Amino acid sequence: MSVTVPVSASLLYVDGVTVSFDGYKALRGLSLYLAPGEMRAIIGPNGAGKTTMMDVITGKTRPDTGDVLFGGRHDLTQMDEAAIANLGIGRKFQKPTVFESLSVTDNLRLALKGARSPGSALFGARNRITEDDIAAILTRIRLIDHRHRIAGALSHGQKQWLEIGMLLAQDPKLLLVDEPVAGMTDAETEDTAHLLRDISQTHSVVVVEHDMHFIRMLGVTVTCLHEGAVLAEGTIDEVSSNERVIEVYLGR
Ligand SMILES: Nc1ncnc2c1ncn2[C@@H]1O[C@H](COP(=O)(O)OP(=O)(O)OP(=O)(O)O)[C@@H](O)[C@H]1O
Repeated sequence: MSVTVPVSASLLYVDGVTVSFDGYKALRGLSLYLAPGEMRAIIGPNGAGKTTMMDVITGKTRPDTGDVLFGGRHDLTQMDEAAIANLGIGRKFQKPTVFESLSVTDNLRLALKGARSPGSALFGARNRITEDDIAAILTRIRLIDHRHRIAGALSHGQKQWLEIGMLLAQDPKLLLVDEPVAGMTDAETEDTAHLLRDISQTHSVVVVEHDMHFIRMLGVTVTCLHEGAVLAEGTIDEVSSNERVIEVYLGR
């Protein structure tokens, strides 16, 4: 289980969060503390509350009780989705939603539009998107050789990377990534683990996934949710050998 961590030491501080839908408690005192620069993997059975947790962080769902703070001072429970996105919390949903009829590069260009803010960590104070900015992201997401292709012609895995690139183009401080490797080939899954590890050098990341092989490749702290709260937290070896985790999740 988590130990209480001071707000000031957390980029994301989720403490004692409860969410009810028509009397059903989807989250029951969920606490999760993400350090600045950390990548965290979230696992857990269907209905454990993973999506609801992401919805609370992004302002889509308001908790009944509990604290959700970003950067030690922004109270996310009092902000709407747009304001939270503006703070630098970006979310990627499970299904890719790229613009299929546009080229890979034009998809990135669209995402970059309006993403420039003075003092942006990714681009400095420059306010013009350069070809170098786009090339750097294309290289990072492994699509530099596919930049002229129509996005609709990419493989499922490549579309997921493009969408991660579109998120990166907005230069969020924290990326929330929901089941990125669902439906990917083994090779794509491995590349995605490398990609997220690379991204975690410069951004904080929360990734929800069921694929334990992928989680192992990430090599980060794993939090297992169950019935709306943290069941176990630790290294992949600690969590996957936890008897309760085996009982409710891995052993099914
Ligand atoms: N809008 C809603 N109205 C009613 N019940 C909901 C709502 N959203 C989620 N729930 C319920 O809350 C519980 C937690 O759901 P949640 O989607 O957060 O779980 P999850 O861990 O993301 O599961 P999965 O792995 O299947 O995506 C489930 O029992 C779900 O049916």
